[in-house]
Parts: sequence; structure tokens; C-alpha cells
Amino acid sequence: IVGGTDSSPGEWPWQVSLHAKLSRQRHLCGGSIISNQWILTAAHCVVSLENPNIWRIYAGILRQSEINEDTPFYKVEEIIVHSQYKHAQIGYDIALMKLAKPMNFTDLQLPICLPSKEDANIFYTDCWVIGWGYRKERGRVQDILQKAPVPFMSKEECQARYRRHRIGDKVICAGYDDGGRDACKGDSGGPLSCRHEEVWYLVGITSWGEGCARPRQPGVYTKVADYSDWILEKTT
Ligand SMILES: COC(=O)Nc1ccc2c(c1)CCCCCCC[C@H](NC(=O)/C=C/c1cc(Cl)ccc1-n1cnnn1)c1nc-2c(Cl)[nH]1
Repeated sequence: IVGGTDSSPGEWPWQVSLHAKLSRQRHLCGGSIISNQWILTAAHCVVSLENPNIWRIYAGILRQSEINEDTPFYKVEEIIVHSQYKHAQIGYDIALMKLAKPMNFTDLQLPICLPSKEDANIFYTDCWVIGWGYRKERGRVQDILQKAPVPFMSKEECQARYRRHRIGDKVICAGYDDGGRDACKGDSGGPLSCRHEEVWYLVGITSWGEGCARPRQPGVYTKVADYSDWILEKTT
């Protein structure tokens, strides 16, 4: 996260850190708890890494330094990538990870609400992007989970910023025309969380952008409300 601040314990209890253990283990992406057995993340995080056994999901943590060989993690039983996914800038950048065992909810690990299809046209005014990603384009993974407020941007304005891309209808853009606050490397797969009438919703999945926090280059997020049928179909 560029231009963010430290989160407090339990502030974003749905945020998880997805680690993969290949030759060595490291944080790869963020994810969100949507039920006691399902994590929602970005397709680009898991494609080419679809062997469930390499994944370790850490929930209820604020700091990456809380993770060591003794830290408990959730194993993954199944990974479901959207069948139309090709690459992030085209869209369909959404994937589900099924936990091998249902998790117990605590104050530090709780699900976030999914927006319903009818919520697809709400213009949210209180949205935050969260993650352990870089604070600048050439940076490193942060220890303390970072948060940054990012304003919603209309699709028209977003398309005007990204002339060389087709900004599809199943994505949301958020960011500042002057730049300064945005997601960055290591944040993808994580939530764009918006508070609406006292309730937090998983409005977006951090997907891509041209650089981090550059002026007039907003972040592009998978629009979760447009995938509610897909999520229900795959998780029930
Ligand atoms: C110590 O451990 C580490 O350093 N881990 C570790 C640390 C970092 C990374 C990995 C591992 C690789 C994950 C591979 C799959 C994921 C590959 C793509 C992914 N993208 C993003 O997270 C954000 C994109 C993004 C999203 C929005 Cl909304 C706006 C601007 C964005 N950016 C534009 N340019 N940079 N960001 C990424 N993630 C990383 C990189 Cl490197 N790139």
C-alpha cells in the first residue's frame, strides 16, 4: 500500500495473507475470508500455482513477523479459478480457495459481507484498500498491515485514464487523480473494503494498475457484486 498507515489489531479481521512454500516460503497475495471455509482472492495470484498443497493461509495476523514455522495456518483443499480468466487486465480476476477444515471465527478472524447483485450500482463513499504490499514501486513487503482510503471512480473516468485498455464492466476503479495512495506489489488478491450503512462489504478484489499511486492511474479492482452468482454457484 502506498500512502497508507498501520492498521490496528482486529481492524480488518477478514484479511488473510496467502503464503506459498516452493523452495522457500513467502507472502504472495492477500485474500478475504467470506465464510468459515472459503477465501476469495485474485485469479492471477493462483494460476500456475494451482497445487493446493503449496499454499499456507494465515488469518488473524497483523504483522508478517508473527509468522514462523510454529505459526498455525490453514491448508487449502481446493482452488477454483474463474474459467474465463486469461490475465488481470482483461478481467475475471477472481478465484476461490476452499480450506481443508472450517475455521473457527474469533475477534481477529471473521468474514466480510459480500455485496449482492442488487448492490452493483451503489456508489460507495467509504472504501479502504488493505495489504502487506510495497509502499513504493521498488519496495518490499511490509510487516504491519497497511490501510489507505481510496475514493471510488466512475467507469467513464477510469476508461479515460486508461486509454490503451478496455475497462470492462465487471471492474471498479478507485484512486486519486493526484495519486499518492494506492495498492502496490504484494497487495493483490486482497479486499477493497467499503463501509455502507454501518456494515463492511467486500466491494473489490485488488487486481492491477499502471504503476503504484501515480497521478491519473487509479487502481483497478474486480467488482465482486458482479460475481455473486458465480461465488454462490461454486461455494454451495
Ligand atoms: C518476501 O515476500 C515477497 O516479497 N513476496 C512478494 C511481494 C510482491 C509480489 C509477490 C511476492 C509476487 C506474487 C505473484 C502473484 C501476483 C503478481 C501481481 C502482483 N500485483 C500486485 O500485488 C498489485 C498490483 C496493483 C494493484 C492495484 Cl489495484 C494498483 C496498482 C498495482 N501495481 C502496479 N504496479 N505494482 N503494483 C504482485 N505481487 C508481487 C509483485 Cl512483484 N507483483
